[in-house]
Amino acid sequence: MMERPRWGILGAGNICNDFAAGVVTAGGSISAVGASSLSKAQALADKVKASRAVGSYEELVADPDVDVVYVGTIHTMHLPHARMALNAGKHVVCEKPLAVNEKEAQELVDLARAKGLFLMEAMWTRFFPVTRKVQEILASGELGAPKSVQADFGFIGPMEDKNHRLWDLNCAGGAMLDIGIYLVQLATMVFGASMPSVQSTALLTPEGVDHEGALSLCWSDKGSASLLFTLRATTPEHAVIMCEKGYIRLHGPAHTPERMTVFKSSGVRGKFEEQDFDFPLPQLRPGLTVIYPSSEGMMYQVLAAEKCLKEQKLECPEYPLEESLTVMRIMDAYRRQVGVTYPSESTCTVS
Ligand SMILES: NC(=O)C1=CN([C@@H]2O[C@H](COP(=O)(O)OP(=O)(O)OC[C@H]3O[C@@H](n4cnc5c(N)ncnc54)[C@H](OP(=O)(O)O)[C@@H]3O)[C@@H](O)[C@H]2O)C=CC1
Ligand SMILES: O=C1OC[C@@H](O)[C@H](O)[C@H]1O
Repeated sequence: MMERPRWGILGAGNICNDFAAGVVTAGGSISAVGASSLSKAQALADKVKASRAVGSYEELVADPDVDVVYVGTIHTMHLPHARMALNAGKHVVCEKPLAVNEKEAQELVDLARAKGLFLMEAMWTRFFPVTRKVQEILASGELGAPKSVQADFGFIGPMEDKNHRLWDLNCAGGAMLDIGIYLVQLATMVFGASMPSVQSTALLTPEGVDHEGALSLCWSDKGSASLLFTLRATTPEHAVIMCEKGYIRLHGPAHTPERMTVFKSSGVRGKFEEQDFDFPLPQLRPGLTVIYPSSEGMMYQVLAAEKCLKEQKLECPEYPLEESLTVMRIMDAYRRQVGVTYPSESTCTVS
């Protein structure tokens, strides 16, 4: 049995910094950082006190001291980099989205299963204590069945940097794959991983990237979700899960939730008993810093992945691969409806 897996960090960009800080904060061990250049890898390795740095992804995945590779590169690189790591016999935790479309994601799932290796999409929201509390309350039935989800996620994208990955079709940029995915996974968490009906609208940049989108999802036997994601407005990032006997409000930022309020119907329409739940973010180990807001919470995901590896699981029960695939299928349907295609996709990849 693997006591603590040894991590390899593939990439040395922003989220790799934050994930590596999460490993260190969780008390884990990083054997190596591998990036497109040795100097980039070395800078991150020094910061998080990794044992070594290597100047190519191939060297990283070949490292015998690496048990599990964290893939933190841009969306279009997830398939080749995760595939490379799996083919080298490493377990993989891959940043969201698992790949650019369902076909690519399925390839990774099939490969991991064929090789008997662990694969998980790094949907870190799932591992926050607030998210776990929401699931506990929904499962208890105290609010009755969930019927509707309303959620938003929006910030002003990096307007000053026209070459940023978020605006670049070649990097599979856009609002849906970057942030809309958090809202979709909230809906599938509540209603399950069967495929809903999908109705979409979006605003596209002249280059064809979705800088705002809205989704209406309907699981005919269960409920519906109304989701807004945007790179052109600052939104509260609230989420509300409405049930038969009350509702749960996830206070913003709901993709990294620290606070929720449960409103239980008092029996009189419009009157509720309220209960707050607070789970403040963990503190980083001294000397570490993170780049994205709330990335202190990355530690929860590291611990969840390590627990799976210790228990020799091949996927994470809190975010199973079938759910990653359904989320991908919903995002594919959205892109088909609003007319967003990435150049990396052949004409038939978005089925
Ligand atoms: N969980 C979360 O909260 C967040 C998740 N993410 C996810 O993390 C991933 C990376 O995002 P982020 O860290 O912000 O991105 P960065 O641009 O900071 O880093 C991406 C890395 O990808 C590699 N890369 C390859 N080609 C390119 C290219 N054309 N442009 C830029 N980078 C390239 C580089 O690797 P190298 O270092 O080897 O040169 C680079 O460091 C995405 O999947 C994103 O969705 C992002 C932000 C927050
Ligand atoms: O995953 C993410 O969450 C936070 C956002 O700021 C970032 O753009 C995105 O990639």
